[in-house]
Amino acid sequence: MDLYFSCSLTGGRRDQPAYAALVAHLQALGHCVLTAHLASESVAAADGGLAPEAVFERDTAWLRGCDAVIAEVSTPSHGVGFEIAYALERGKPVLCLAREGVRVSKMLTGIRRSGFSFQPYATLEEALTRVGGFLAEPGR
Ligand SMILES: O=c1[nH]c(=O)n([C@H]2C[C@H](O)[C@@H](COP(=O)(O)O)O2)cc1CO
Repeated sequence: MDLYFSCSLTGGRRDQPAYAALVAHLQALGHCVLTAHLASESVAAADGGLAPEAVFERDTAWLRGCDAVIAEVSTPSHGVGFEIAYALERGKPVLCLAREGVRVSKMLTGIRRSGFSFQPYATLEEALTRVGGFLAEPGR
């Protein structure tokens, strides 16, 4: 599948190790992660130094073309919130993952739409298992 992985950049990089593990797992399963660069350890590599307009046009085109979105939402991010809404309005399946115990906006935890799933995880292994379940039935 062509997957859009969404995670915080400007919002903060505290959860970067989890982003890297998730992207590596998706790629090991044989999926194409359109936004794999976002998991890079260096913010410069993740951001790529593009102009804002170029980022917006590229990322919205990827969101329109992808098969599903996987968002790590433990660190609040304007961009991630926007991407989730943009994908949902276009009928894309969306999985939101968050570390257990972090506070997440009710604008995410309150979504009740088919194809949308919000799932807390206690360990990285649990997050990877949840990804597997989502990808087995992305439209559920
Ligand atoms: O340089 C960028 N490249 C890029 O692709 N994004 C997208 C992808 C991420 O899923 C999301 C992160 O948003 P934010 O920067 O507000 O945390 O926005 C965001 C930026 C910087 O805002």
